Amino acid sequence: MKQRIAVLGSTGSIGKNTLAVVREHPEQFEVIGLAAGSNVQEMVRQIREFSPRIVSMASPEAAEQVQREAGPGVRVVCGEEGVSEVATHPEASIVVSAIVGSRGLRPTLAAIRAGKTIALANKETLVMAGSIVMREAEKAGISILPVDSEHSAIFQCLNGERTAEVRRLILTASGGAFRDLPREALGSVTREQALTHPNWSMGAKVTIDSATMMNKGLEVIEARWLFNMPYDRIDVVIHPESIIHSMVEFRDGAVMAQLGTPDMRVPIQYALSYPERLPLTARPLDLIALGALHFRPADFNRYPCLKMAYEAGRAGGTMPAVLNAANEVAVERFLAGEIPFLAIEEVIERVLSMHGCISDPTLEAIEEADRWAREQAKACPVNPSAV
Ligand SMILES: NC(=O)C1=CN([C@@H]2O[C@H](COP(=O)(O)OP(=O)(O)OC[C@H]3O[C@@H](n4cnc5c(N)ncnc54)[C@H](OP(=O)(O)O)[C@@H]3O)[C@@H](O)[C@H]2O)C=CC1
Ligand SMILES: CC(=O)[C@@H](O)[C@H](O)COP(=O)(O)O
Ligand SMILES: [Mn+2]
Repeated sequence: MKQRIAVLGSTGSIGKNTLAVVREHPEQFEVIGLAAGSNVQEMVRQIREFSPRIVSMASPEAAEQVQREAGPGVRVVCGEEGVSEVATHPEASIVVSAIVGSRGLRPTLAAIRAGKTIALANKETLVMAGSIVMREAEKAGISILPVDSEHSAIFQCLNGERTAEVRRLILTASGGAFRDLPREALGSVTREQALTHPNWSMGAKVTIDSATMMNKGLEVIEARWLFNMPYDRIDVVIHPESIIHSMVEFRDGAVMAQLGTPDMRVPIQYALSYPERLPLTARPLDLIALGALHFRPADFNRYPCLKMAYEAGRAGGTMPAVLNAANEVAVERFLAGEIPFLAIEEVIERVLSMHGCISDPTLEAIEEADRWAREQAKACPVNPSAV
């Protein structure tokens, strides 16, 4: 039987890669629903190619335009409720959660509660509310299959092994756009430079997160929840080539690694077809051409965002949601040209320092902390020449 898919964030980088996987295996996959923000033209194109039953756009205006251009054959809804309607559509069996940022949390939870398998790209969901999300997933008896390349790699390395036998998880980090620059050079880097990832083509927000190393910090928290692993058994190593996507060290010293050319279709397809593997027209890994793989430490002094993420993760409660919200706003402010690159970490640090952490929060308390952190981060003054 075909895997029936709903894609949340279908017009983005992960969304398009997901549809590329579907295109390659029309006999295996069928698109039931699509949700996106404001990219009307891309959505209309996707409707024509994949004939979903239901589509959601962020605003009523965008939804009306899509309905007008796509015709009456598809039901077009909008807003937060619209995304959740796509995520819980009775005909969908798996939901690809790939909206960027905290907006991904509610529809992912709705899909979990509706009993859907989750192919999770939206790491913010677990950063904000890992405890609640994993509890709900257990209650609903559904699987959360990682799409994030590092977590997919770890999932593949674990391959049924017991967590008790794992000594540590080793997440690899490319080092991002500025991996070869000293910290002193970061004061004057531009938006365009920060948006140039050395190995991956991704959306703007995650690309900036890679440059600050916050992406790896968010991924550490994501790994803590996905694999039920304490923070002192999750390490990060810089691996500039992004060929080893992550590793697992077992208690006997054996290390399993998953390798491949950087291509997000691989982890996406693995999640969609799990536990089967399907063929894929991905560029094969040529180890001889590569010649060597390199590793270096992820220094907390060079990458304060990584340090803050470990600290927020260890503090728990509402702290990771505050870290995430402050980061989202700081990245938006940087992308808008309002603050310099190094002010991203400054904003996050200030907002974290002002937060009175609530332990074991409800979903509503997490969302309130998210709102509070956004307000603080928007209003936070920055030192324009901070290094
Ligand atoms: N890109 C990658 O390779 C990887 C990404 N991830 C994670 O996956 C997630 C998506 O990343 P990526 O694909 O790069 O991001 P993009 O910015 O490329 O895409 C974001 C998607 O979210 C949609 N969106 C934005 N706002 C709304 C809204 N209000 N309602 C519904 N949809 C909305 C966008 O729609 P529109 O464009 O129409 O406005 C778009 O489809 C992030 O959490 C990221 O960290 C994880 C690993 C790798
Ligand atoms: C492709 C993917 O999973 C991204 O999250 C990627 O990990 C970004 O690379 P770095 O954060 O290692 O630069
Ligand atoms: Mn990743």
